[in-house]
Amino acid sequence: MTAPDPTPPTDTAGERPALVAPNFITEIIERDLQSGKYPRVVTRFPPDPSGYAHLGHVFASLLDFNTAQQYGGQFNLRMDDTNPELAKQEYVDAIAADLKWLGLDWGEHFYYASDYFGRYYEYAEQLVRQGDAYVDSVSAAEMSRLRGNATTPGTPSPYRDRSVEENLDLLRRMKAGEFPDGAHVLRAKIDLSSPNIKLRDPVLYRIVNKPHFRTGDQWHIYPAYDFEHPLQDAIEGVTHSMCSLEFVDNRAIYDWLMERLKFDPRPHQHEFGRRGLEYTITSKRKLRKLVQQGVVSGWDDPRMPTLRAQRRLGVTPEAMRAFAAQIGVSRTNRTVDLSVYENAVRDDLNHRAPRVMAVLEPVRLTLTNLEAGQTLSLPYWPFDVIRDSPDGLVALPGGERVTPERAVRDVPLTRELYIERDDFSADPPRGFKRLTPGGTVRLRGAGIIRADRFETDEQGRVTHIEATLLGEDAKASGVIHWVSAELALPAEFRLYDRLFRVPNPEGEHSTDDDDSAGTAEHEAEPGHAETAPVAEGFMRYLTPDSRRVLHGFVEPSVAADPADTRYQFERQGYFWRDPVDSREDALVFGRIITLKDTWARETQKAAPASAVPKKAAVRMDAAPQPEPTAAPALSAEQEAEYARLTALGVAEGDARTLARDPQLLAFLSGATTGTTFPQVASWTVNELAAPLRAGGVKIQAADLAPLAEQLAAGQVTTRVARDVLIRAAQSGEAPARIIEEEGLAGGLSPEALTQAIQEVLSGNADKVAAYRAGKTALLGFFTGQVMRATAGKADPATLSAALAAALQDEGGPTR
Ligand SMILES: NC(=O)CC[C@H](N)C(=O)O
Repeated sequence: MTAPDPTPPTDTAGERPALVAPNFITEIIERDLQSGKYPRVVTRFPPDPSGYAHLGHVFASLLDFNTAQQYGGQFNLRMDDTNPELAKQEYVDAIAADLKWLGLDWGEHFYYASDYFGRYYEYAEQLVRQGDAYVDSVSAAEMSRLRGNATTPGTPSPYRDRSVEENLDLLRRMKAGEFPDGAHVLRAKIDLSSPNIKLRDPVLYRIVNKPHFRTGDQWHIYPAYDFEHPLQDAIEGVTHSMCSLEFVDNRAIYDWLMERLKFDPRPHQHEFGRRGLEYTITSKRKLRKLVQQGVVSGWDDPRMPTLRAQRRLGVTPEAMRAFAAQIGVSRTNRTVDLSVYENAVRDDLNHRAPRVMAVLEPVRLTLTNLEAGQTLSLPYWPFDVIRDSPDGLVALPGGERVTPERAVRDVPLTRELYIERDDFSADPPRGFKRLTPGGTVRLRGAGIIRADRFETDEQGRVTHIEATLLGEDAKASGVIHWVSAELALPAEFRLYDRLFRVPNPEGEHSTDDDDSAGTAEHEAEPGHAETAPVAEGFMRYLTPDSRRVLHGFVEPSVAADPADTRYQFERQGYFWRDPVDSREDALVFGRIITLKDTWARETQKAAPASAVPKKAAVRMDAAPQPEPTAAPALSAEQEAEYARLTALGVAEGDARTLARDPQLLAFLSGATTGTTFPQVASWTVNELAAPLRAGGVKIQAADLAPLAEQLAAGQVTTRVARDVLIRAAQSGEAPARIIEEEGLAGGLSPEALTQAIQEVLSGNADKVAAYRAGKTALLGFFTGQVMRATAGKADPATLSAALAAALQDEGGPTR
């Protein structure tokens, strides 16, 4: 759909997919490999080509793919196209393209269930000859009645004892197309009184007189999932067939078939817990309803949970994979907080998206004392991204990595500007930090202005502001973004919100016809398509205005950038050009994601003051970390854990994450309780969660108390503490020892800082001159240099104050 993504700056390991954290399936695999049960691992991902791949498929497909990778095995992609009424080439192509985009690689191992229709049929005749299958001719309703229920055993159909000859004859005539749909079925003869109802003579073949998109009119009978799936696993040489929990009872049929047909070696089915995502539906039938009723513009509407849509929205495959890597594999179903997904998207974009300015709801502002226009050179990247860059370089739009001082763009400052309507208030509420009549504000990168006059229309709406650009000695508490009214580019901005306003829009029984990792039977089975009506309850939970369209302006620098550049529009969020609708002469930018979790803010605002958690631990991430959203209820056991943790001072969000995660809890259980506990808990949730899941943490929680103490006492900076923590976790060395051996403690003395600053400034006299002549964008460069000279030991706030003072020394920049 778009040009390839630039390599993410943080991805130093290249394109290698993240390995799967140890889980019960990898345990089984390791046992099987050790015992020599299989020479190598073969997995498969078998989507139905009856719709588009969606977020529910991400977890399952990466589990199959990464597991095969991890054990040097083979991964097959299989189109489970047994239902002629639903399967379509269009879906095959879309699913394959989207999974390839996600990073899956199946080499030449791309299969269709329909490739093996002939072989399945041979096996069906074999079962009939063995007396293991029979043709039944009762109606569907009668069959279901005869099957009994949990308390009543099944009753044999009057046709159960047909002779092998009669069965073979009927089966061949079913195949030849002699009967109408539903006249007969082929059933396995297993056990009508089994407590597992699936074993009560499951259907193997149905008559469906419909052409298939690949085999045309060749077939009049189509295999049921329970027949086709195990056989194809065996034919493809699959060893570990992973599927979600709702197939647990189908395993008995799987095993029965393997045994009756004597496959050796044979595949085994292993079920894992499904991973639903809050605020998201993945039932294809429900998604189709949204498309059909025009609630969304199509399968690729950026609000949809399909991969198409998320690609169009601007999410990268790296973000998608990072998200999947954070979700553990277990035997039970679980719903994942939407914030896990959203934060993966934000974390990925933070280092990928250069910062530029766009005004979404413009109001005109005149700088009355600006005679001639100027061109400012403003940095693309904020200080923290530069600081955290692994190679000291940062990206230009388009991906080229350059030194921070080269990562700048020209921004015209002219007499006529646009600012955001919301950034001016004629009647400001208390604490309003933006522009007010007679008040001052800093225009990002341009200087401080004072509003002198404003005009309104008849409705009292502000239409124009007149302002004066002040000298650098002026004071302002807020910073706002702006664009040149004369030179900015007009653009449409689309602001998306969650499609659903409740965490579980499908209600209690969401798994009934959901298909996030497997497919519910009525959709997958031929002859059963679309028969069940879609319960429309979920439509009640649609967010009103989940898409808002605004018309404003973006700074002109973007015109020169590749069309697939993702930006952070300062103070507005992450955006990129809508790949479908944006034109060079009619720009359309869609918001990929907000800067912060705005929903969490709303929930917090609504909470009484006493319920707002105090920050119990220092957050190490430079980017603001949202608190988790109004998350789904915890179980009673988790509630108790949550209460215990918060009583120990753990931040609410951390406690919630911990309460739900036995692995993190197990690690933290070794920590010393006391003042350092909240910090250790925060590290566990933030820095150590991923390595813990990957089994790569070599220290105990108890080893971390001294480090937390040093951090609390200001002896190390948060950055040093984090680095030491991560290194200690990898090597098993005590954090205190690393600090001592490398002289990282004691932070940085004021003298050492001054000296470092002086060295950087005298080594870059030309840039100092340029800065003082007004090229203030160089501040980021100097900051980065001093940070590097002090090995990151300088406290950012102290550094920035000291640096500003030093640069100011000979009369600050003039403007
Ligand atoms: N066993 C499974 O994983 C289920 C495969 C089936 N084709 C589905 O998409 O639901």
